[in-house]
Amino acid sequence: MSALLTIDGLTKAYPGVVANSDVSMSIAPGEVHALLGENGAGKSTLVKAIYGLVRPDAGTMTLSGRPYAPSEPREARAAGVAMVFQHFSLFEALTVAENVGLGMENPPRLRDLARRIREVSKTYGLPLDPGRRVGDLSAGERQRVEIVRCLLQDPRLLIMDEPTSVLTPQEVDTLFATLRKLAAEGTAILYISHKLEEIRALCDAATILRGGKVVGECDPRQTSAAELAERMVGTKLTQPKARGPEPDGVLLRVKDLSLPPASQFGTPLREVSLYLRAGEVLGIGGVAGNGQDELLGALSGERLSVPGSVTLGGTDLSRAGPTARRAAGLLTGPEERLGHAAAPDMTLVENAALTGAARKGMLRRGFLDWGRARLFAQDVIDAFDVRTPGTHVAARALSGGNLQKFVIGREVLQEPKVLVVNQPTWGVDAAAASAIRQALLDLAAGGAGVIVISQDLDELLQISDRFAALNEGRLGAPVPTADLTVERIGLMLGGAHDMEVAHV
Ligand SMILES: Nc1ncnc2c1ncn2[C@@H]1O[C@H](COP(=O)(O)OP(=O)(O)OP(=O)(O)O)[C@@H](O)[C@H]1O
Repeated sequence: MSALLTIDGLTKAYPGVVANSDVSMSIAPGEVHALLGENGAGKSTLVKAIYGLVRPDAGTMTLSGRPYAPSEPREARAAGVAMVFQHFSLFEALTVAENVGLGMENPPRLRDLARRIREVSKTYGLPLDPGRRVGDLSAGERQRVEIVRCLLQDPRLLIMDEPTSVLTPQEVDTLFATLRKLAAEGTAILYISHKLEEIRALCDAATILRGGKVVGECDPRQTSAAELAERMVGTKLTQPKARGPEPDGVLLRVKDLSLPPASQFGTPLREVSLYLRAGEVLGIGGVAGNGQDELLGALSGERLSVPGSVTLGGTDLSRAGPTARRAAGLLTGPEERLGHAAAPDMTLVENAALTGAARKGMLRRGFLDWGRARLFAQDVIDAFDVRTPGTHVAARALSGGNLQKFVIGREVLQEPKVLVVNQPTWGVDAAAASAIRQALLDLAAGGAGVIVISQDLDELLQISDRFAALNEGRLGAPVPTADLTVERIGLMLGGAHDMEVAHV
C-alpha cells in the first residue's frame, strides 16, 4: 500500500543537542505505527515537526503523495493531521465545549458542539460532560477532552503522545477499541508510548529512535517487550531489587480525614485513615478523579484539615501549611509536572530552590544562596540522569520524562521522612521508570515512609508493601501486596472495600 506520510532525512537541532538527525520513516493508511525511544530520544520533536509546531532544519515530508511542510498546526489540521499532546493545552477557566471550540476553524454554535461532543464521547466510550469547567477535571478527564477534540476533526493521521498514561486499564481497552476502529476505517495512527506491552497489543509497526536517530524498525507483535526496551536504550535493563528488613514504627498517621471538595466538581475525601511505617511503601491505586489530587493536597498542606487528622512522628500537622510540613520532613510530588510540580518558565536552579530552599540550607538571613541552589540542581541532574544542557535551562525545555526525573529527584535528595508522590513515572521511559522506582525503594530502605499514588497497577504491585484503593474519596483497607491478585484489585478499585476487608 502506498504511504500516507513519508519523512525523508528530517533533522532538527536545538542549542547543544540534535533532537532529530536524518530521520526517515513512512506510515501507511490504516497503520498503527509506534514511535519508540527513551526519554529525550527525539520522539516529541519528530511529531511536532509533523504537526507544524517545529520547523525542521533539513529534510522533506510527503503526505498522500504531495509535498508537506506545515508551518503551523492549523495547516497540519487542514491537511488531516491531528494530535493529542502529552501536556494538555487547555484553558482551565473555560468549559470542555468552549475549549474544543477554540481548537476549531469554524466552530459550530456551542449547543451544537456540546451535542457532537456527547455523541463522539459516547461512541468512543470516553465519558465527558461538555458543560464542565476544565479546571475542575482530573488529568484523565482532561486527556479525554484532547482525544475527543481530535476525533471531531476526522483526521487521516492521528498522532498520540502517550495517550494512556492517565487512563485506567478499562479506559485503555476502550481507547484501543476506538483506535482499532479508526485504523480499520483507514486512519493512520502514530503512537508514542513507553508502555511496551501496550505497543505490542496495539501497533503493527514501530520505528525506534535513539539519540535523535532511527536505530531500527520492527513489528512489535513479533518482538518481546524486553527486546524492544533494549533496542531503545542500547543496553540491558535492570529490575528493581527486593528490599531488606521488615518495616516497623509508624511515621505518618492520617485519621478520619474528611474534606469537602475543593471545587464544585471536585471529589470530597471521606474519613480517610491510614498509617505509614518507616521503611515501607504504601501504594494507593484508583481511577483518576476519585480523590487522588485531594489526598495529595491534604498531605502537602495545600489544604488544611481538622486537628489530629494528619500527624507525623506524633506531631500534629493538620493545620500546618506546605512550608512547615516540608520543614518537618513531609514532602510531596504532585501529578501535574508543568505548573504544579515545576514552574515552566523558571530555570532548573529556580525550580530546585522552589521546594528545596529550606531543607538544603539555601537560605542565608532571608536571602537565597544561588550558588547552593545551583549545586543542588546539578546534584539532582547527576543523580537522576536528567538529560539537559545545564541547570540554566527552563523547566519547559526538558522532555516530559526528563522533567519528571528532575521533580522526583529534587524531593528524594531532600531526604524526606515521608514522601508522597502522585503518578511518579507518568510519561517516563522504561529505563527511567525503573530508576525512579528504585530510588523510591532505596528511600524506604533508608528508613523513610513512601506513599505512591498511581494508576499504574503493575508499578504499585512491583514496589508497594501494602496496597489500598481510593474510590469516590474513600480509602479502602490496605492489603499486603503479596496477597493480591488482579481480580481482587479489580474488586477493590470498583469500591468493594468491605468485601476485601472480609477476605483479609
Ligand atoms: N524547545 C527546546 N529547546 C531546547 N531543547 C529542546 C527543546 N525541545 C526538546 N529539546 C531537547 O531535544 C531532545 C529531544 O527531546 P524530545 O522532547 O523530542 O524527546 P522525547 O523522545 O519526546 O522524550 P520524552 O519521552 O522524555 O518526552 C532532548 O534532549 C530535549 O532536551
